[in-house]
Amino acid sequence: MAYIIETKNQVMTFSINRPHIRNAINNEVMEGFEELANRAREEDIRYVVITATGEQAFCSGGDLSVFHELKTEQQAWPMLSRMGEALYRIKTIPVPVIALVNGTAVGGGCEIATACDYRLVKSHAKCGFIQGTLAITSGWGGGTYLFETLKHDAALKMLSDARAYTATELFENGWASAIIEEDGDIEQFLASMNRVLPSVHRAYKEIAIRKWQETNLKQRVDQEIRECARLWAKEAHHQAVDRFLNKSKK
Ligand SMILES: CC[C@@H](C(=O)O)C(=O)SCCNC(=O)CCNC(=O)[C@H](O)C(C)(C)COP(=O)(O)OP(=O)(O)OC[C@H]1O[C@@H](n2cnc3c(N)ncnc32)[C@H](O)[C@@H]1OP(=O)(O)O
Repeated sequence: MAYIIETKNQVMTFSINRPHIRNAINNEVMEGFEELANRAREEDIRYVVITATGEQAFCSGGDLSVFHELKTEQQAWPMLSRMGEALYRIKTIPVPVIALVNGTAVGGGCEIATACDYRLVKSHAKCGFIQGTLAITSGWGGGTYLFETLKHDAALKMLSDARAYTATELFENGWASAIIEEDGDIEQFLASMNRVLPSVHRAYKEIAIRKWQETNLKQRVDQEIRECARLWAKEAHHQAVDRFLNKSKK
């Protein structure tokens, strides 16, 4: 299975389970995110945690070996907007959503973590919006979410730098909520959250969701996805992906 969903003590944990390919997202994982978005609304839970199997990677973005087949804007848009829709539904889950960033998060992987309310980042993890090196922008809504999350200049810099930041840099620019060393640190984080009732957490999350609705977050995400699909079709993007896939084969 490319993903695992487990619920324990009212914490629903979603793990991307493709460590051999650095937890890249294929259609099955997207299906998993859609399932998560539904179940988190239907079941009686307090928190959602998104993480991945292994120590090396949280997520390396879209599975380029699969999505490289998409050549035109018309072909890229359905994939980008499907994941964009799933991530928006995850962002608006009515309980706190926590990314446990267990390792490298790049490209779409960084977008997934940015859609969450909190990011607990392992000290060895490096994370970045590297899409610029592929001649595209973020395409799942993560750029829009980053401007909601960081100060304007820090967000613009992180997107334009197109490189992986260290955990320390991520804490300094405000992306990482905390740097953690051990898996057990998440328990401590949740224990501190448990000091207030679930109804209080839900009420605060509703305030954030109302703000996102009133500021047309979804429409802004759709515009980001449109622009990414347009750039996706350019030769510079296809050449950059070819370079990555051919380097991997050597
Ligand atoms: C499509 C949506 C779009 C968006 O909207 O944001 C994106 O996500 S674009 C960004 C796509 N992602 C990338 O460009 C990242 C590609 N991966 C890497 O840069 C590196 O793999 C890594 C994540 C920094 C990890 O490096 P390292 O630990 O040195 O591992 P390897 O590079 O040797 O990878 C191991 C293995 O996994 C394959 N791999 C890794 N990432 C992907 C991926 N995104 N898609 C497909 N395959 C991937 C890599 O090819 C290696 O395979 P083998 O050589 O066969 O072992």
